[in-house]
Amino acid sequence: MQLNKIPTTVVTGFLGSGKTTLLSNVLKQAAGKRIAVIVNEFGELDIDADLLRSCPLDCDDEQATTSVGENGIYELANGCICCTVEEEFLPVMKQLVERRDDIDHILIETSGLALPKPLVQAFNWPGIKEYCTVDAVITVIDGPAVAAGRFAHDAAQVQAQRLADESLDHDPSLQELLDDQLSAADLVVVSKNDLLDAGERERVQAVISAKVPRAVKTTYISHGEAELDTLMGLDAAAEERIHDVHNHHDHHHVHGEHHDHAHDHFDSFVITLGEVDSDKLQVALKNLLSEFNIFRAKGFAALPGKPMRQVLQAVGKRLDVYFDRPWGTDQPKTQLVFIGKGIEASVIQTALETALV
Ligand SMILES: Nc1nc2c(ncn2[C@@H]2O[C@H](COP(=O)(O)OP(=O)(O)OP(=O)(O)O)[C@@H](O)[C@H]2O)c(=O)[nH]1
Repeated sequence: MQLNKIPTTVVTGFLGSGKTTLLSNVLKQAAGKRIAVIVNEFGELDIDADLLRSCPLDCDDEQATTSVGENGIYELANGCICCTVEEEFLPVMKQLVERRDDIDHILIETSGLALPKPLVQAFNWPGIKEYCTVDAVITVIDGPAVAAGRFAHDAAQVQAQRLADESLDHDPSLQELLDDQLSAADLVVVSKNDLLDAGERERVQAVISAKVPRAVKTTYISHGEAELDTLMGLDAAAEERIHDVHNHHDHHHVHGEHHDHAHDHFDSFVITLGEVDSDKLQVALKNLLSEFNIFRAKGFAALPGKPMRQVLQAVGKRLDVYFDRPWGTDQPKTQLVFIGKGIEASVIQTALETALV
């Protein structure tokens, strides 16, 4: 037992797999617990932190999780946590260690392109090891995407590209990323269960069973709804075994130096516009999703005469649109982050400008 160490849950998983949705549910359920949250985004906008922070429409402040400090959410934007462990992650962890008497649990959401291993290894560093332990690494898997063979398919594509282009020699495939995220898992969470039929669930299970030991449990969830007991208090002390976890990317890793990694081959940028017509924006966005290799797009739209902020979330070809909260004191603007391969900001900007009012 690690009675006097702060348990830390590391939530990993590919872009758009459902990590933020899960975290937001945990925070809603964990009323009264003092939880510090570290959110790492690959893109330059802190959209996840913003969504986690914003009070949902039915939010009852009295019930809200007791936050740590000002809002309890620490953002590590604009970089991948596994490559900035020393510069970004450790200073935040040291701040949390200083305030350990006020913290019951730490939750970390890694970027969708991050490898969990370097992060978990950091829990063996002096100054962290004495005070914190990794309660569990939770790997979130996008059920429909895995069922559709998206990761396997992309691996084949990358292989073909490799043959055509020497410069992509070290481009780790998405399948490798999935393998590496799964290899560190103490618990696998398959998200978007509501979108899976029985056959698809079987295909997902077959992929997982081939990659993780039988002792690692898998749970299927919809809309982030999972029992807290399933997610927290696993007491896995993952940092003690992390050296034994084999990763595709281990041979690239040089201690203290930036290593070759999936995100080196991804493009990411932010598009900012004024007020837009919601229907036109969605049409333009859907066209872009089918035309280009966009893995993830997310952000907010400002609609004329609407006090509410509209959230847009694209994962692969699927687009979710909803209102989350009034703009309040924020200046309404339309702003979306894009992550993909071979995509150009100017092309996307021009396409989205057709929605301007
Ligand atoms: N239908 C359905 N949609 C879901 C579920 N979980 C998440 N989503 C949607 O999937 C999209 C991505 O979810 P997020 O929770 O933002 O995913 P993420 O892993 O945090 O994404 P990144 O941080 O960008 O990597 C959003 O539009 C969610 O509403 C689910 O169980 N069912």
